[in-house]
Amino acid sequence: MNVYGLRVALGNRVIFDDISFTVPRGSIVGLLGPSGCGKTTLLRSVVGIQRSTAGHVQVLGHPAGSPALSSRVGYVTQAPSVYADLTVLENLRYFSAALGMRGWRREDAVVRVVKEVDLAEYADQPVARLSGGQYSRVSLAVALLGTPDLLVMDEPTVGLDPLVRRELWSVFRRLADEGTTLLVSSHVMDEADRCDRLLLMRGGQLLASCDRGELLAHTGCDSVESAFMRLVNPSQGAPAPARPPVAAGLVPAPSPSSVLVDVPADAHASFFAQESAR
Ligand SMILES: Nc1ncnc2c1ncn2[C@@H]1O[C@H](COP(=O)(O)OP(=O)(O)OP(=O)(O)O)[C@@H](O)[C@H]1O
Repeated sequence: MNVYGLRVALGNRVIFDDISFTVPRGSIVGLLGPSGCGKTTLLRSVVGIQRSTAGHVQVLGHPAGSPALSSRVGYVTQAPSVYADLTVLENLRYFSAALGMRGWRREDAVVRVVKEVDLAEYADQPVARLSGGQYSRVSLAVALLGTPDLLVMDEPTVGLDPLVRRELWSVFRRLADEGTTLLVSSHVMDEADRCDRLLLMRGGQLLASCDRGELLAHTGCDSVESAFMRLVNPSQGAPAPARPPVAAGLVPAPSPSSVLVDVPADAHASFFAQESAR
């Protein structure tokens, strides 16, 4: 997946401008940043439901939102998207029918996703009676019905206790190991440790798009949280970067100097060529 030069304005307010990054297939990419920085707007752009004023988003070789992507991209929104008065199975049967599934194919999909999110023992429970973590897993199961290649999740662990968060992350890891690409937003920095790659955002600006290890090496910090603070305010607290961005194989964006983005300078020219090679 490639995003190049993306700009979104809502009303007369620019939410972000000139955002570029790449998401490799089969990885877990964490989109991290404080509340209000633009994470949901960016995820909506990737899913193809957010109008942009400039730039491109290519997903699995197609422009974001293309009909060809309808069953290949799953989206778990922040707000609950399942019916509380229906059981887990009833919800899954309803949403699989909405996806156009019929007969044995539909039942197969329902049974598969119930297993994938470990909800078999709650299958006949009304969703309203489930815990927060189980509720989140029902939303995840709905998004998995179409066997998506890319799963986009907006703060799927918000409000959950640490044990339940850990369980959900093990489901995410299993999906990635099976080849699904996951783009997961969070404002909890410690969730960064569970991701293969990170997109760090603040105030509509992409501060970093790189591996966790690259981020720590570049900033000379021992946690993503302190690395984030270092990028936000380079003159405070943390030691000087361990090595310059160029030595780390990273191309710094022009401003501010702390930005760490690995989109090549000729990304625009090679944008479609790169995507078609994926
Ligand atoms: N329809 C709108 N019109 C104008 N501004 C908006 C609109 N919707 C969202 N915003 C603003 O856009 C900014 C980014 O919002 P967004 O929901 O993308 O942030 P976020 O990082 O996902 O936040 P959170 O973590 O709280 O969900 C916020 O400052 C928000 O107030």
